[in-house]
Amino acid sequence: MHPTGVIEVNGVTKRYGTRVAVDDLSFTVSPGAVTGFLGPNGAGKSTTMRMIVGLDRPTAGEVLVNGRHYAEHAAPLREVGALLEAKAVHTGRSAYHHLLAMALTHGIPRRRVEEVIDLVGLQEVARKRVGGFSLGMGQRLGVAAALLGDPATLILDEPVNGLDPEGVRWIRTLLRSLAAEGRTVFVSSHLMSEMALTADHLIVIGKGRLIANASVAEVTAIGRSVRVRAQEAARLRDLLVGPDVTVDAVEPGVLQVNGLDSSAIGRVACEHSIALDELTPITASLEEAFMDLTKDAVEFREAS
Ligand SMILES: Nc1ncnc2c1ncn2[C@@H]1O[C@H](COP(=O)(O)OP(=O)(O)OP(=O)(O)O)[C@@H](O)[C@H]1O
Repeated sequence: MHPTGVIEVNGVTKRYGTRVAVDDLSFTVSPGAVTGFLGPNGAGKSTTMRMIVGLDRPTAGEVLVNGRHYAEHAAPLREVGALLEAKAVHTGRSAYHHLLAMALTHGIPRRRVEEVIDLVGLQEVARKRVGGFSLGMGQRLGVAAALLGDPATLILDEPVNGLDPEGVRWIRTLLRSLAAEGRTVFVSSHLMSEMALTADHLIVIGKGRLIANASVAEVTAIGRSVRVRAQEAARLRDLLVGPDVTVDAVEPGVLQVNGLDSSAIGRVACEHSIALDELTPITASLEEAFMDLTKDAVEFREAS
């Protein structure tokens, strides 16, 4: 039976000298779902993932997997499988021998090596030297290594990097089936559109801080607004504005409303006898919703 596999990040800060890579970050990743870890470049995703698997030590706070620090697990590969940045693999070895060496040093049976090679689709090239592998084949090998110990928790840093469209579909299906088996699947990306197709839940960070911790549906709803056209736009605007509602006058007689749906706007207009000429829900693209969320947290901007 798999242990529960829950990941807890509790008030974690990581400083490199004076640079704060992760800033008082807290969240929990639950089993049975794919949790996407999103943020612009430099947001602190890789640093957080390295701390989960004990490759980096938090300056403050703690990271627990199954209630313990990674290093305290008797057989870490069997509890947590990780694909971190494209790792340097001994290039003269074949994929099979690379995985076999890992298996033998961790008490994992030889037949599991064959199993994971099949699972990631590397059968044809398993006996070839890893040095000749494409980036995509290297990623598949990294996923095979992460799965070797049949762990309850999987942590994958940008696994779609270097994969072709067929490879991207493959990893999406694989992650979903691993989650359906009850495992914890925590996967980072800087692409909202990819995560929206793969993940159930999203943790969004920027500049090392938590920006959102919500379902995919909730995050994508952030970008929704309604376009309203009315002769009495100014009067309607005053009636609609509220603590959670913003109204922008985008052109004379046209408002863009965030925080109310079209039926709520229609009711307010009706109650005050304001005739509407247009009432159009607008759904921003996922990338727009993401940009909107992280706009204040992008570390590097191109000089204008
Ligand atoms: N070993 C290190 N020494 C100094 N600074 C570091 C180190 N590792 C990361 N950083 C800095 O910490 C911040 C967070 O980096 P991190 O790699 O965790 O971000 P990321 O969200 O994974 O970004 P990317 O998608 O570009 O990999 C960056 O500003 C980075 O320059």
